[in-house]
Amino acid sequence: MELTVRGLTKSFGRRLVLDSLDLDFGKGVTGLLGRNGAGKTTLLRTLATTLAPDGGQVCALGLDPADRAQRTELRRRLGYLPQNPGFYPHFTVFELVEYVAILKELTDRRDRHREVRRVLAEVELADRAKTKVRKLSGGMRQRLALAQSLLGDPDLLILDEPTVGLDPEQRMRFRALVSRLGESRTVLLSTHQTEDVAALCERVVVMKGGRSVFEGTPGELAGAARGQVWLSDRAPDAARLFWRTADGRYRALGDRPPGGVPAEPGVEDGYLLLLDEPVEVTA
Ligand SMILES: Nc1ncnc2c1ncn2[C@@H]1O[C@H](COP(=O)(O)OP(=O)(O)OP(=O)(O)O)[C@@H](O)[C@H]1O
Repeated sequence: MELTVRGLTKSFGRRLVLDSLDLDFGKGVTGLLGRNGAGKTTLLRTLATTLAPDGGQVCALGLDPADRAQRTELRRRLGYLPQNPGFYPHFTVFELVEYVAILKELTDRRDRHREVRRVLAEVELADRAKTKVRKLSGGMRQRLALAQSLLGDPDLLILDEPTVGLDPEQRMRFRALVSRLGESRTVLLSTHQTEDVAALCERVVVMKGGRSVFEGTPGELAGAARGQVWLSDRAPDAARLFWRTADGRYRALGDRPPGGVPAEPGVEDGYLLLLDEPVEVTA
């Protein structure tokens, strides 16, 4: 395993945010799902070595981040896209990525510039190299954040909500890039987009209250909802969750509503059922 987590615990004040978490991640792309506050960012920050846990062990790329020398080595080999990257607004796109490259110890100027140009090209920002960060759109900033995480071709990529703010075309390009990266690396990304998980991730982990409540493939998460997804012409009342779809029928999760016919489950269905939140949405 490229990354193992055992008994990972973290509290903020009296709030237990990671509750003795055990996880294993191999090569490929793993998606992390969970509602707001489930602990996803806290887990990713811990794995990116920007936050020290209160207890438990992490082993990433064979390295123990609790050991100072191994932590430094791990930092050289990981790329991290934080949830709210703090950008210097007066830097240009090139300057900002170069700044991170300097922090990542890319000391040879020519090699560094080549690497900055490479990662900007990866996220299609090469033509914006001279633009000030403050003039970028939200989606461009997100791509800039992604670019800096790719510096040095890291073996472990940790991406916190990387698709926020991307338009559909950019999201597709992002998926293509990340799935290519995942062929030979470990990529861990958190998201609220179940479509991204279905389209991109080989594995999915669902977190709830600082614990993992599901680990498997997106197909297995969808499959867990089989027999609990229904289409019906009338608004159901017995089902735990339902919404009106574009064709006027109701899609219901949970017990079979009157007149309900079974529907093919998706990742989102499996996820919602796992969280087991009673909601009623009209779309
Ligand atoms: N530095 C901090 N100080 C105090 N509380 C914190 C801190 N960081 C996170 N928390 C709390 O820990 C809990 C988990 O937060 P975390 O950001 O890990 O969740 P998340 O699953 O990433 O949520 P979201 O989907 O909203 O990003 C939340 O209740 C949050 O308020």
